[in-house]
Amino acid sequence: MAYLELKNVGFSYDNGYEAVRNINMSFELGESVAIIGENGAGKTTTVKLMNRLLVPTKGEVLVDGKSTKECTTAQISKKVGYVFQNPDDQIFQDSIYKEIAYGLKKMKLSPDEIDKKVREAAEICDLTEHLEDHPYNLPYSKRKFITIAVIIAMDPQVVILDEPTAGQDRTSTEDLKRIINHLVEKNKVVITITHDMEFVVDQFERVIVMAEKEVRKDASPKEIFWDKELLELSSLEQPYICQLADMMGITDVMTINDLLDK
Ligand SMILES: Nc1ncnc2c1ncn2[C@@H]1O[C@H](COP(=O)(O)OP(=O)(O)OP(=O)(O)O)[C@@H](O)[C@H]1O
Repeated sequence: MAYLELKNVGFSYDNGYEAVRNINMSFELGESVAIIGENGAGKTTTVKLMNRLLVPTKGEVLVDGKSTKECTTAQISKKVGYVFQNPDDQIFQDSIYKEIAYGLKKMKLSPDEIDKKVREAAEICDLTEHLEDHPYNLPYSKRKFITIAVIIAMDPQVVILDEPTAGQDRTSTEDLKRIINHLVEKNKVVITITHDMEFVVDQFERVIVMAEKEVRKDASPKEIFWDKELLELSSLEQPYICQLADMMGITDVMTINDLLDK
């Protein structure tokens, strides 16, 4: 059974603007999925519906078999963790240790348990040596990892990352891939919104394309990035390796090795 399921979900903001409609998606434990689509397609609205920051105005979202309408946001956030696009929307403590510990304290864990979880999450996110630092002493790219550590420490079954590679260099992007692999190995669902097509190809086996408030396609990277009609209609570009192959008149290539084999 899917751990997280969106069934015919629609959502309109208070001003009446319909941001998403007729969304159907389901996610099994242990899978990592990218959600892509042009600005305003409805990606962030969709993931906020997953962790009950928003409640559907049509249809329902089921987490572990239960509708989010029947739960509180605090109950859902223990199961579905959302790392905001901008870390500065999330960070408010004066040390990284306190920032990671904050949610754990709210969960009423013992000081020893809190300490253990803070240190484990910091280790995974390569922050151990910075635990006593003020978050704003670290650059923006590193602050993103603080917010990831906050969510990892709370150990939800679903981790949602909103634009994790934005503002990151190659080394940090490799760190992100390592963290996602770690979470998947621990049987978590990792859902990542991204505009970084190279990252999608390198990291994900399943990709959901959203456009104009709806899901356009849910398939493998190869099925997505060689569907030129879909890309055109969704204002998306092929990753560089596909563009290169295309210029050479070769199709269905996803990696440099695929290209060399043709
Ligand atoms: N609080 C709000 N009130 C009204 N409309 C909103 C609100 N938040 C978002 N919207 C609108 O809903 C639509 C979908 O926004 P959303 O942030 O879900 O898109 P997105 O695909 O994540 O875009 P991006 O890639 O730019 O982050 C946009 O047109 C946006 O302006």
